[in-house]
Amino acid sequence: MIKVGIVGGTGYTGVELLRILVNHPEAELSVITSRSEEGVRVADMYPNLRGHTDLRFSVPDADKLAACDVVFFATPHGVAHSLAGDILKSGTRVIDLSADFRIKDADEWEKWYGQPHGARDILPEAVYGLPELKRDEIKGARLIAVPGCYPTAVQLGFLPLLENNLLPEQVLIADCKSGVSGAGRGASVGSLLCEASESLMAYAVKGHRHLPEIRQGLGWAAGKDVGLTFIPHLTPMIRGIHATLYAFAPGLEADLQALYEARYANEPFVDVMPAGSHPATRSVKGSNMCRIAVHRHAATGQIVVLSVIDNLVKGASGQAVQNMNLMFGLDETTGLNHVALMP
Ligand SMILES: NC(=O)C1=CN([C@@H]2O[C@H](COP(=O)(O)OP(=O)(O)OC[C@H]3O[C@@H](n4cnc5c(N)ncnc54)[C@H](OP(=O)(O)O)[C@@H]3O)[C@@H](O)[C@H]2O)C=CC1
Ligand SMILES: CC(=O)N[C@@H](CCC(=O)OP(=O)(O)O)C(=O)O
Repeated sequence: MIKVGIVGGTGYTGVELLRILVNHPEAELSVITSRSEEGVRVADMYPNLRGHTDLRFSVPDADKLAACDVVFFATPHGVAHSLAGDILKSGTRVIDLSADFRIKDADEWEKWYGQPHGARDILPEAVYGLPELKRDEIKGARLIAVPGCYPTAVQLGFLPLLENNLLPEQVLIADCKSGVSGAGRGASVGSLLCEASESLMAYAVKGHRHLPEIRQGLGWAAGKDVGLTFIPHLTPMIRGIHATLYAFAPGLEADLQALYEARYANEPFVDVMPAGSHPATRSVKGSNMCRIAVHRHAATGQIVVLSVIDNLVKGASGQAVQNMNLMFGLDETTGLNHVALMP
């Protein structure tokens, strides 16, 4: 059994990790940390876990974490910077759900995250945990940077076009909508029912911290720099990301449906839907699936790709477990075969 520690067990991605891991046949939950809920039984705080775990929250303790086989960080940015190095020294592997190790250029990271990069020494060995792009590297990794939620939906949507060099020079567009759980469990005015429901708004139009992460991944796929306008919106739903992606390729004759189906034919967590489909976020709610549909706009010929994920599953905790499975030589889908909740 894989002994698992989770730092940040009370947050939304932390409890989602718990929901997935209590039914994972190869994982044994060993440590779950929270500074604010120390001593509280996990199942008292999250009754959906009653009967699944007897663990109590404990404060982060480097020795206890180092005794695990793998430690997940489901914490705000900067926490993994301060703890991951020591945990790795003990031979324990680290899977970080925050953005601490996602951007390879530490100066760029500091610019977007507004704080010093606290772990430049181990950054080079971090592997970007998007299995559809980095599967072989993930298998041998000790330190994984789990992609962000918006970056997962956008990269999976654009990859087939960029990998095949089908797009001429242009600025791509990613128009994205997120559920409110994307902002985490911490209290904030923007997440209040009266602020977030019955309304829809864009934010961070000038530049969102996921922009450099997405451009980095698209650049790897294309083999060159990729221009991107990325606009996130907050929508009145709890879970889900809906990405509408735009690209122009005048004169391109390729059968895009066939291209996408071939690219993702062997991917267990990417579903290319039949031509003409409009995937809904609820078709992936609670599941680790990304559903994609590729269209050509009738009047303009513009390529429009629709990509939906659950931000807490394929956008965070499910993808983190997918990485764990690969790192420990398990079938990639182990413990991740949840069917989405409908309606
Ligand atoms: N929500 C989402 O959809 C996604 C989130 N992420 C990323 O995952 C990470 C967690 O997100 P989310 O679950 O939403 O966050 P939450 O704000 O919901 O939870 C944060 C957790 O971290 C713990 N924590 C906070 N500060 C520290 C600290 N200094 N040391 C140790 N533990 C700490 C908190 O517990 P306590 O304070 O009691 O210790 C809490 O359990 C973030 O980096 C986020 O950006 C990634 C993809 C999607
Ligand atoms: C709705 C909302 O606020 N979303 C968050 C992003 C979601 C997230 O958790 O970002 P990471 O994947 O980088 O951790 C935001 O815009 O900052």
